[in-house]
Amino acid sequence: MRDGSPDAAFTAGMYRHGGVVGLRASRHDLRASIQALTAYVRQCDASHVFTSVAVFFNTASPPHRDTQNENTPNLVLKLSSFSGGGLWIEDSCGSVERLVSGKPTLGKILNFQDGKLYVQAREKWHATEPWEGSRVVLVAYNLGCAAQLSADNRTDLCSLGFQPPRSVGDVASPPGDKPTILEVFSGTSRTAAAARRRGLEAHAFDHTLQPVKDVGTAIKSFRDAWLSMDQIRASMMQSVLQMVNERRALAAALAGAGASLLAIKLLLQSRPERFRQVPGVWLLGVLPETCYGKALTEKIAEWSDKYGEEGVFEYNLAGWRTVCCCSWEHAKVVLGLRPFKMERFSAFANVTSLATGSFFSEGERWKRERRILSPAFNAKNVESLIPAVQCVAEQLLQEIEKDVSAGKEVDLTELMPLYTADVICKTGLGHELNLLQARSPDLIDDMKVLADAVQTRMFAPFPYWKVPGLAPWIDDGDKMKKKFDQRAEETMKLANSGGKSITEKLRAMEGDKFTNRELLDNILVLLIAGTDTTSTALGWVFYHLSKDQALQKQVAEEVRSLPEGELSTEQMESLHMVRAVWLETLRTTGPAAFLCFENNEEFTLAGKRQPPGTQFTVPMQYLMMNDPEVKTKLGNDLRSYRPTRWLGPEGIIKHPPFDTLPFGHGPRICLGMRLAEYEGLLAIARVVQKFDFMPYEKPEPEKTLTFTANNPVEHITIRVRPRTW
Ligand code: HEM
Repeated sequence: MRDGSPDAAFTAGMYRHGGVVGLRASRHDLRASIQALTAYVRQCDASHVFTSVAVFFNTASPPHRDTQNENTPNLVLKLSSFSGGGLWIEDSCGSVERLVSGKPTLGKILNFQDGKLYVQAREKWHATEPWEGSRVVLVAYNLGCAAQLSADNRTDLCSLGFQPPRSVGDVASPPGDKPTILEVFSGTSRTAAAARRRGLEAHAFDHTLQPVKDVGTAIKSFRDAWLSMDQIRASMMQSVLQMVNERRALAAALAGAGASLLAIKLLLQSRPERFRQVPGVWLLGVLPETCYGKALTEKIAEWSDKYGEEGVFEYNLAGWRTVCCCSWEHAKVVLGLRPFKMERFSAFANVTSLATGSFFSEGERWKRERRILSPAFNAKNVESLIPAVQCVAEQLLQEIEKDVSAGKEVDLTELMPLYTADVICKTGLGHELNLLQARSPDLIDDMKVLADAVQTRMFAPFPYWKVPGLAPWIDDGDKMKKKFDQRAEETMKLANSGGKSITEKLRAMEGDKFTNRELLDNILVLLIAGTDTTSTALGWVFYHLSKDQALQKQVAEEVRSLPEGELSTEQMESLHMVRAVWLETLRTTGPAAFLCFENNEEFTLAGKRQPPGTQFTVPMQYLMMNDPEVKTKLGNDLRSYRPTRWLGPEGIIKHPPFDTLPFGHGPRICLGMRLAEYEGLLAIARVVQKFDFMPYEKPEPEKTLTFTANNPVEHITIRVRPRTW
């Protein structure tokens, strides 16, 4: 298949012509290429069952069904960059009509999410949607009758990397109860020997280290490979392979240290009572299926659907056994142990040199910080911050006005973080940085660098930042932390809020109060916790309002006669439609889709003993969109975006604790919740009062996970015009 050809395809693996089955001849000449394709499929979905792959270049398939297939879904993976190009699939509840054999048929559009989509190709009519750009896709599918292959062909199919149904091939079994130990660069292989003495399966590998030829290049290549958390999966494999192939002594030592630590960790883990497990690959578990970023929110939802019928299941993420409570029944047990018996995920301890302060603290230290900070966020004090927030909201309106006058689409993904960062600087530090006016993304970009460094250190296989001089090669965290401290000190000196800002109040406190260092650390936490979160939520609010014009009209009617000037919190509370939209957006695309914890005492969950040091995930978004208890309060259609579910005859029905679950639960619930709600509701009310968002006709933006969840991969940009009544 040549690049540029208008319509071409390449197929490999099993074929079936009527009752005749066999393997395609391409396996003889193109073995390595086929293995690369199948490896990519397994990397994207380790549990996908497939006997064949096809690569399509600019192929528009008319409506058809793949009747030769088994009853398992086809996985379609994007191999090139193009827009549109999803699949139409028949669905009697859908709203998109296509002609199937000349007959109008209802269906819906399946778009690529994180570069992939699944389709039930045997039962449902489906067809390619139009696209822009070069559309190259890889389809991994499962043909029926795979059991009819000869024994040799079955073995060959598996050795090419296909994953036929279980009974057909000798596919690697999913990890069982016993951990398997891999000791890489093992020297005298003591770890493996100790593991075997404990009755575990263990393998040791070693190779001779060559003298260091170019240490600088070695570190740099390691650093480059590490930098993007989005590519952690690829980076880990590449780094290890590169190290082994090129025999770079330092890099090899780093990988060896990491792998040995992982092995020791597995060895020392006490034996828990297990829940149903997500199948994963040897040692790394589900890591190849996801990267700690992009796909994790969706993966958790997918696994919850597939393995969570008991309301709890578990997965191994690179050596961390993680128990996911996908039902409120079990999630509330875990949340009920907070804050002292259930702490944040212990990997947070890796980042204390970059980020400390209330969000990252535990135990007595957290208790003291929360006690000092809490009064600054009580109802009275948030009321006193209203003039500052109003002032920033005015600036937001002016910036939108500028774009509208210039005939440009409004880029909400650009503007909203500038709005929320300006709010935190003005309310927190008492001085505005005017980021909105300057359209300056510097602070936001710096925060991303810091958040990246935090994530890199959290999941690093060994504490590289403790090795003198090594950290700056791998991340820019320390540099950024210094820059933030300097910026905060300078801004605080310029404070002109007349004592109303959070830092001025904290400084004026009597009795036990923060030292200057603690103050700086906690200000940084407010910036990190308060910027991306509220801005992500606001971006989705305006997306929904422009998607659903009738909803926007209802909101507009509600805010139409709002007076000029400051709006009190009671005035905001009376805006029921605005609040319903805010609650519904946080429920479906909130910035905190899940939280990770770790217990420090043994306890029993769903009748099973959980030893200390177990990781737990509470997927708030999944619970809010699926849980039976949530359904009894918010309706059965939890997967739809329907703000009116929050409305009753008297106004908003809160349905505690679900109205605040996107902010966490219990004593550690988000400290900035009141401020976030005020600035969020105010932005919605004022912007809709003044501007009309035109219908959004592009595909729904894909979502990723940075420090927060549901961040749109591509900016949400919308055409806006002044509102006329
Ligand atoms: C829509 C906006 C926001 C959402 C959805 C959100 C959500 C959350 C969540 C889920 C937590 C973790 C709770 C837990 O561990 O149980 C949290 C903690 C926190 N948030 Fe927010 N947040 C938002 C905005 C803000 C803002 C504007 C600020 C600051 C002004 C802020 C400051 C904090 C702090 C300091 C913590 C740590 C609390 C502690 O551990 O004691 N957040 N937030």
